[in-house]
Amino acid sequence: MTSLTSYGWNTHFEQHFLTYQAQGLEPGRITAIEGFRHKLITANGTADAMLSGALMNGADNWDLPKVGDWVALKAYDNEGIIVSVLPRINELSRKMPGRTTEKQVIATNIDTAFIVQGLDRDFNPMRLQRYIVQIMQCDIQPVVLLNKQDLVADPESYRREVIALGYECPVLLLSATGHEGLQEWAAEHLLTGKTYVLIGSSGVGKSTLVNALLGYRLQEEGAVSDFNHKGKHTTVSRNLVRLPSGAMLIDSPGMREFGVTLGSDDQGMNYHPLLAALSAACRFHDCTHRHEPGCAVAAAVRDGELPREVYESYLKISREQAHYQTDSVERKRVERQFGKIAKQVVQHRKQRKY
Ligand SMILES: Nc1nc2c(ncn2[C@@H]2O[C@H](COP(=O)(O)OP(=O)(O)OP(=O)(O)O)[C@@H](O)[C@H]2O)c(=O)[nH]1
Ligand SMILES: [Zn+2]
Repeated sequence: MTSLTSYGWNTHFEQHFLTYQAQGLEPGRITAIEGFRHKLITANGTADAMLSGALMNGADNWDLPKVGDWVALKAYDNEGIIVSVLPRINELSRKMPGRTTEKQVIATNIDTAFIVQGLDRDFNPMRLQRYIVQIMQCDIQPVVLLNKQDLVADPESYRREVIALGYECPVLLLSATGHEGLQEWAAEHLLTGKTYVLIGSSGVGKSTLVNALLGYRLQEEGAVSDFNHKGKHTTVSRNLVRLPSGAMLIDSPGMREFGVTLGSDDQGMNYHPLLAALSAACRFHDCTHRHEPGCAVAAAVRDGELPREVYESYLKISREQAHYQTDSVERKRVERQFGKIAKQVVQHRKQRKY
C-alpha cells in the first residue's frame, strides 16, 4: 500500500472524492502523461490509465488531467479509466505560445515553483520577473534558482541583482554539476509531502538538478545523449518524481515563452510589495502608472526608490494582460454566439424532423 498522504493527498481532495468513493472509484495522482497514457500513483502502487470518453469529449483542454492532478479512477489491476479530475488547489499556467491567447496548464496542485536560470548565458532579469509575476498570480510561491554558478567569477553579484528587484521570493545559487548549494536548497525548500515544479528555458540544468537530487538518472542529460539529432537532449515530457526526502518534484520541458494570463482577481500586478504599496498612494485608485498626474509609482521610479527594471517589467506585463483580457472576452463572445447558432440548428432540425 502506498500512503496517498505522502503524495500530497489531503482533506480538500478527500472531501471532493466522497461522491466518487460511493461509486466504487479510486483516487490517483497523475505522475506523467505520454500521449493518451496517463501514469498514476494510487494506494495500490502505480497504474496506467486512459481518459473516459465523456472526459475526452466534454472538457476544455485545460480541464483535462495534467501532471499533479488528483483524479477519480475506475481501476482494473494496474490499468484504469480516468473518470474525473478532482478540483485543483491551483494550476501553474501560461499563455499558450504564439499569437493565440489561450491558457495552457503546465502542472497542478503545486506548493512552490522553482524558476531556474543558468548564469552562463540564460540570466535575464526581465524574463525572470515575468516568471515571478505569472507564478504568483497562479497562487504559487516562486523561488529563484541561479544555476551554473561555477561558470561565473562573481555569482553573488547576480544574486544581489535579483534580490535588489525587491520581489518577495528566495534566491539561491547552485551548481547542479558541482553539487554546490544542493543541500541548503533541499533542506529549506524541498519538504516532505509538498509538490514542487522546475521551470525555465532549455539547457539551464533542470534535469541535471533532478538527477542530482535523486542520485540516479531519470532523464538522460544534455551532454550525454543525442536525442533530437542536434547533439542535444531536451526534456520532452513532464514527470512527477518523489525525492528520497519525500518531496515531490515535477520537471518540465524547457520553455521558450512564458506568457502571462490573467490573475484570479483580475487586479493586474500587485505582486511587487513596493509597487503595491505605492499604487495605494496614487491620486487615482485605478491608476495605470503610465501617464496619470499624481502617480506615486512614476514618482518613485524618478526618485530611484523603485528599480526601473521593475517598472519596465510592470508596463510590459500589464500591456500583455490587457491584450489577453480583450482577446479572451472576444473569444467567449464568439463561442457564445456559436453555441446559440448550434442550438437553433438543432431546434430547426427537430421541427422539420430530419
Ligand atoms: N557547468 C555547469 N553545467 C551545468 C550545470 N547544470 C547543468 N549543466 C549542463 O548544462 C547542460 C543542460 O542541462 P540539462 O539538465 O539537460 O538542462 P535542462 O534544463 O533539463 O534542459 P531541457 O531538458 O532542454 O529543458 C548539460 O550539459 C549539463 O551538464 C552546472 O551547474 N554547471
Ligand atoms: Zn500610479
